[in-house]
Amino acid sequence: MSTDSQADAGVSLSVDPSELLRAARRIVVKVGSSLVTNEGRGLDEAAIEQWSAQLATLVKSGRELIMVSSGAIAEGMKRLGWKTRPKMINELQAAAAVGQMGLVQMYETKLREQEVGSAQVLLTHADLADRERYLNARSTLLTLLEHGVVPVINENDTVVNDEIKFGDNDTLGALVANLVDADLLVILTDQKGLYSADPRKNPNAEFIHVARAGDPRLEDMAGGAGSRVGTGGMITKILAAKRAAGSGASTVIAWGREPDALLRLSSGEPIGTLLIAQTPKQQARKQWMADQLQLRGHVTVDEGAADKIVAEGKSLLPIGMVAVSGEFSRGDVIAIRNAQGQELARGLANYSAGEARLLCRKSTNAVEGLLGYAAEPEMIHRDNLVLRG
Ligand SMILES: Nc1ncnc2c1ncn2[C@@H]1O[C@H](COP(=O)(O)OP(=O)(O)O)[C@@H](O)[C@H]1O
Ligand SMILES: N[C@@H](CCC(=O)OP(=O)(O)O)C(=O)O
Repeated sequence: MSTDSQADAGVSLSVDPSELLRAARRIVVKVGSSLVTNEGRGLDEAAIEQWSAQLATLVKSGRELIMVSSGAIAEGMKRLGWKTRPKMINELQAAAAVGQMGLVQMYETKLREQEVGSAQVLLTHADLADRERYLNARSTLLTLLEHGVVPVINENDTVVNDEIKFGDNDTLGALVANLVDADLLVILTDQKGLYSADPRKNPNAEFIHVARAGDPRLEDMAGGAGSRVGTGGMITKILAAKRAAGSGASTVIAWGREPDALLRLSSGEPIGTLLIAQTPKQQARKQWMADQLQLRGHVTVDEGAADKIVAEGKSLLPIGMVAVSGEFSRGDVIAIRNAQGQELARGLANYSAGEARLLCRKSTNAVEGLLGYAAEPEMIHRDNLVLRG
């Protein structure tokens, strides 16, 4: 890793950091409670306006941006007049419900002033662990991005308890980066980035400019939250970077008050700490697919579809399916086989086995008539498909 005073010769970071930053098209930005709420004093309108203006500029330049914003509990506490953070989970949930109103209202107003649409998305751990809901969340977010809308995401605090919540939005940011195959996760916080020790406790701590995401030495450097309102501290950011790297996304940890941080990062300026993912995106997604639960079934395709999938990297459309085997639900991993029974690919099914049987040999525009609704035109989208062999 590379610090202010020394470059670690044992680590080779094969990528050019500026190039990596400039090339990032799909970016998840996470901002922490202490920044969003001015250390609990109330929503920082000027800061949200600044970030929104930068998000808008980046969207208009053709990039896709997702905001994961904390601050609901801190803002709710302020609105309810609570001076200390309650211990009871139901009170935290109530505060989050109150605060979330103000939070999204502020983002909506600031992004609209920039003529950019926004959408509120509240997620829980269970949503991303459930295969069908995972696919639905992915599909919704990708559709929003396609339309140039900025999703503003927070944890759905109302329905979670201690056992099943993400607990901190750094983890949520990483899971969202995994969900949408983001290129970059930017975690904005109240420090300039990662130091070799908590700078609030150790004034001699050295700044880390760049390192490998997942380097275990980083975990020893990171301590817990330093502020009254933040929850995760640096350790959850380090672990988030490791998780994001699982789908090939690199992570930047930077100071949220750094002027034009998002714009400068996108133009390749190395601000903050860059934690570089070691596995390229495509390969990481293949690994992810390979790690999924056992196959739930398979579809047999005709020669034309087999060709499109294998030679041209296209999606599987219902018209190319000739038979369906097994019982599976939307979101399950299934195999695609040719008429000789050879497995060509694996992917996430957009339709259940029962639905797929009805769709065999049917054109995409017949889907709605046959099922009464249409989720997607493809049986398996090419982004959710990995070739075998
Ligand atoms: N090695 C470290 N480098 C930088 N900050 C650290 C480190 N270890 C612990 N911290 C603390 O983590 C805090 C940021 O985390 P947190 O308070 O959860 O912020 P946020 O609300 O942005 O998630 C910093 O203010 C700092 O005190
Ligand atoms: N959902 C909670 C998130 C709390 C949280 O993780 O905060 P932080 O550690 O500041 O990112 C909220 O909005 O208050």
